[in-house]
Amino acid sequence: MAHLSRIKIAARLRPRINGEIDDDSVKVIHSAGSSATHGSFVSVVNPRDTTQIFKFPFTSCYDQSAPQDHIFNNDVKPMIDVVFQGVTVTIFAYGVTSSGKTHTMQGTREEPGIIPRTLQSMFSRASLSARHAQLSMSYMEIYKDEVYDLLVDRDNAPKLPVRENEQGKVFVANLTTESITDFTEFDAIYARATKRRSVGATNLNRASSRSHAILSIHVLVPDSAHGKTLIGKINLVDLAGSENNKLTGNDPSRMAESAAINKSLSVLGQVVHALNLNQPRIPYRNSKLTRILQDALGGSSVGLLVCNLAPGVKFRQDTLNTLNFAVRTKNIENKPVVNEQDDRPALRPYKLAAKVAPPAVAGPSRPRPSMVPVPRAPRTSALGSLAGFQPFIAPPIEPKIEEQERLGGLRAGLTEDEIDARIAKAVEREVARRLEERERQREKEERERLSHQQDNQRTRSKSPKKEDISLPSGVLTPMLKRHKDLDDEVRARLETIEDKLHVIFLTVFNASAANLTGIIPGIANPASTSQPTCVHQYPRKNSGEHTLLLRGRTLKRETFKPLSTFIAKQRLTFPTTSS
Ligand SMILES: Nc1ncnc2c1ncn2[C@@H]1O[C@H](COP(=O)(O)OP(=O)(O)OP(=O)(O)O)[C@@H](O)[C@H]1O
Repeated sequence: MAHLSRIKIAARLRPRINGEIDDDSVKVIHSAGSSATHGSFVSVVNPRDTTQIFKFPFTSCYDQSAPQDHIFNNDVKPMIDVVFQGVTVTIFAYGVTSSGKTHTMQGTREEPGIIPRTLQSMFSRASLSARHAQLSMSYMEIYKDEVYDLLVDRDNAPKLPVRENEQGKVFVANLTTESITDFTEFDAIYARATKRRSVGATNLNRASSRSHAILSIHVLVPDSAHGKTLIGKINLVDLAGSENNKLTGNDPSRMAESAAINKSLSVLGQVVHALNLNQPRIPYRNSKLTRILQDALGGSSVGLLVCNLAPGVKFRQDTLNTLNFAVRTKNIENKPVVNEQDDRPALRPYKLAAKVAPPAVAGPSRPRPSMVPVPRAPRTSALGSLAGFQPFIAPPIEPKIEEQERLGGLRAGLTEDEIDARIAKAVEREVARRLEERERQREKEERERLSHQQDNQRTRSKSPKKEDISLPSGVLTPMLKRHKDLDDEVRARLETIEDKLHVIFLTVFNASAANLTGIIPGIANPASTSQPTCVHQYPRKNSGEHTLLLRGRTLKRETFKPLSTFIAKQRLTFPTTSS
């Protein structure tokens, strides 16, 4: 079973900038003997009661003096090991505008942030490894809920669609991926791409990011000893700042951007909330941001959320919002998996049909399949514990029959018994699948039939009232006759029953079927060649009436009009059979 991994939270309080007034409303406290990663917490003075303090303990808390390398070494570096084991890691910076997200992720030339340090570390790891890991990158931004490729010129950048593959993994279609061989190459591409990112000045931050930026570094680590390649990925996400329009002084066009930013962040909050409550429906689809980050939120990746905080009473409410979001996020549980691709050569299709219907005369030996390498589907397996990361590789999932055929058949090196067992299993599964499919189809047809029937009844009950409540006297079913005030729906139902059974109830005075046959010309359906027969007759108490149940293939209520008219006119009186 996959191990659960909670999203790790790091809080970072930035120093004062541009003559901001500092006060004690937000502080990072390291209790005696504690470090950033142990026993520290963020304290915020309660805005409603300044004698109270809210405490927010997180895995890591960094104060204003914390250098960039401190954060990287404590929280990010251990995750790079995980990426090289074939796991997806997502690190995202969250916080209000100007709280230091870009500084933390990107940093400056003098103080490089998480992104450049991660790349340097990955390249040095790749070059040290004898396994020749290959790195590549993609970089996108989400601006006003549309996705753009930052690796192509903005003029040519179309809006990219977000799709889902057969395994339910969400991806951005047509996003460029460039291979990168060293840090210098990465840095040149990244610098060019970052210039394309949508930024604009607000009162709080002259270079405010107006979009969410997601940089993904993919790594392929061949493992020839086991005939596979591990597929790792790290997503480095610099979210746009959650905005307080009173503080940012946005003009109308900025307000529209701001609304889109706030909406996607609010959906992010809703997703986190729904995950916390274990709700059956998580609103990932309500914004592109959450859709793309789906795997990092309750999915199969490992996550780190860096909460950036701005100091001072001016930002206190935003700080509390950010910290409350972090508290909810830290309860989210992911189930990390190892992504890998099987590189072992597969075989040409083994004649499955021959196995399903074995040859009449079994020969002493069967033909050995020839070895022809074909591409294999990537697979995932459950991740073991993250601490001391020992991935557990689940046994390969057996492909379906069609898949086996597509992949080129059964694997080399299997004994005949193993091949037999696999074929038997595959056939068994296929039969079960078809039975299930048939059952589903049957249920579907039944549902359609019922709904069709209900529609019919609704239509009938809505159709204008037939003049004939006044159906010719004696041709109404006993119920209809007894209850003249029957509502349309019951009437319609009775008529449906009559139609279906090819029967009609005929009420006559003082007469039975035997008396009527041959005496009343209309007993035979005048419009039909088939004679209706009387299948039952019910003498009615103390009334002299008989109700006859007539049955005939082409029986129609209208065709009895002449008969009923005849009866009505003649006021016939016959002896009843019972008398
Ligand atoms: N830890 C830090 N040390 C020194 N300066 C910092 C630190 N954090 C942030 N700053 C400075 O604060 C300012 C705002 O930071 P930054 O641009 O990173 O904020 P942001 O959260 O990314 O804002 P936005 O959401 O508007 O993009 C910048 O001038 C940055 O250099």
